[in-house]
Amino acid sequence: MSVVAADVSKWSLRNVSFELPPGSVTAIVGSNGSGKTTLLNVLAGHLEPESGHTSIAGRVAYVAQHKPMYKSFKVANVLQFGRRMNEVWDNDRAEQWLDRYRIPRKLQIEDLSGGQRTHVVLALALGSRPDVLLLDEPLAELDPLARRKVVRELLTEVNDNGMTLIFSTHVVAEIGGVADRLLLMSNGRLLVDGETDALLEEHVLYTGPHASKSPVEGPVVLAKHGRSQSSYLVRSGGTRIDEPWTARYVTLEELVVAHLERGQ
Ligand SMILES: Nc1ncnc2c1ncn2[C@@H]1O[C@H](COP(=O)(O)OP(=O)(O)OP(=O)(O)O)[C@@H](O)[C@H]1O
Repeated sequence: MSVVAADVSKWSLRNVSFELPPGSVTAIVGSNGSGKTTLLNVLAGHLEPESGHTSIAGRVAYVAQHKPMYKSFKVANVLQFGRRMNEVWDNDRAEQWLDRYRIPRKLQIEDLSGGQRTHVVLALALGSRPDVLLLDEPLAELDPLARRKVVRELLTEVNDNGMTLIFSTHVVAEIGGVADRLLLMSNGRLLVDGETDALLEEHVLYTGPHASKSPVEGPVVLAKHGRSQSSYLVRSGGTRIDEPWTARYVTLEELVVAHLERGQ
């Protein structure tokens, strides 16, 4: 069963097609201009796809990259706005989020720091009790401690309320232990779509003597050759190999970089 399904083209998005299960946490990763924001805007219904369709079951909340809010509003006004604009509104949930990060209600949005503004939009989004929460680079303006705390709190929302979370980032370190699914994009194309753990088990790096051919069967993601050594990153799933070749699993960062290098 999927809660989010998409098969869309728009500007530079080319036939991006995937389905996500309810309660999943998906990271959309890709280089600058790869289409992450466009995809989130299409999913949120802010942009019409040129072709294809999307479907999302339930209520959607979207926190856009630049966190648009009325600058002259006080924080308290933002919550009132949320109450008026949303059919379903959980004020306690929004207030709790603001309390947690000690956001003064009397300050105007323009007087808040970038990180404080992030907390206000997250409170607004969570107050609407979304089934699906879309976040475009949500952690960009937060300090490292706040990042960890926000990620932990968002995962609690996922676990406790069955919310489905989709967030974009180009910082791969933000995904480890957080995202159970990965959508990797380059130049508007979806290069990789899968469960993070399964992807890590499938990708094996073989290193050995200079060789013009991979030592194992399976699709080669990236081959590199030095003067006397070759390495092949293969989506094969096995680490058995004859000497002098060695095999090891790769990190998520290595996996992402290899696919991006290949997709250039
Ligand atoms: N209104 C538009 N008309 C035409 N092309 C657009 C429009 N908006 C964005 N694009 C193009 O779509 C591509 C993807 O942009 P998008 O903002 O989705 O990338 P991104 O992956 O979010 O990048 P970043 O990581 O830099 O935020 C870019 O090449 C961009 O120039």
